[in-house]
Amino acid sequence: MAGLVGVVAGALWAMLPAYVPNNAAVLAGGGAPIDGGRTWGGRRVLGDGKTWRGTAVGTVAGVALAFALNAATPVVADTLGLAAGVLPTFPPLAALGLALGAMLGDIGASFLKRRTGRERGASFPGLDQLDFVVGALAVSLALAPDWTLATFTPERLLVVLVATPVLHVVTNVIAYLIGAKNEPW
Ligand SMILES: CC(C)=CCC/C(C)=C/CC/C(C)=C/CC/C(C)=C/COC[C@@H](COP(=O)(O)O)OC/C=C(\C)CC/C=C(\C)CC/C=C(\C)CCC=C(C)C
Ligand SMILES: Nc1ccn([C@@H]2O[C@H](COP(=O)(O)OP(=O)(O)OP(=O)(O)O)[C@@H](O)[C@H]2O)c(=O)n1
Ligand SMILES: [Mg+2]
Repeated sequence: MAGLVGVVAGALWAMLPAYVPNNAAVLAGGGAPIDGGRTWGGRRVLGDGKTWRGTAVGTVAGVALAFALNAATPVVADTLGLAAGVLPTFPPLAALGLALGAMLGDIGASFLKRRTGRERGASFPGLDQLDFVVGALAVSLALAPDWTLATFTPERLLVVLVATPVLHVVTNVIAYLIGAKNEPW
């Protein structure tokens, strides 16, 4: 049981710098779209929902959170009764990879949504819930391969793949209820 708690805590802790960029982008988004209004095949390349400001603020928020988590690790581990090493710490390149990768995964999903005829804000079940996970892990793997392979063990990856869609649904409903998003997904 203690082992399961450690795996779940370690997996969610490792993903926090990839989770928070999306929340920050929603709160800070707006302004110039990344695609500059350009179209491809009669549809926007990305759409107005992917902006420079949202992407930049989201990335900075994720990196800043990773550094804050590094400082907080001993206190949180002690409070939760977790052994040293259960909660990972983030080297700078891993922090950047998770945060920037989460944003790029979300942007890649918008590109795919436009290519498949979905307007801005339309849902794409499955892709919406995991786009930023795939992006975060891919860019983290590219920038900090040893850390990524050591941190995202098969057990933690399983927790991430199961827990993230649940967290995504819950946070998006919260965002809709507080008026931060126009759609609850
Ligand atoms: C415990 C459960 C089941 C749920 C708790 C989730 C919760 C209360 C989160 C609050 C997050 C928050 C700051 C919401 C504010 C509203 C807002 C602006 C939401 C915008 O969300 C956008 C959405 C992305 O949308 P998109 O894909 O359409 O672009 O965000 C996706 C975010 C996530 C999938 C992750 C969100 C979860 C967290 C930030 C926190 C999760 C924390 C833990 C599970 C605790 C970890 C702690 C330890 C010790 C391991
Ligand atoms: N890189 C990003 C990601 C998000 N946002 C902001 O966060 C909101 C919600 O994000 P998301 O749900 O990912 O975008 P959608 O508007 O649903 O657009 P899409 O259909 O392309 O996903 C966006 O409308 C936008 O205001 C942003 O500015 N820049
Ligand atoms: Mg969306």
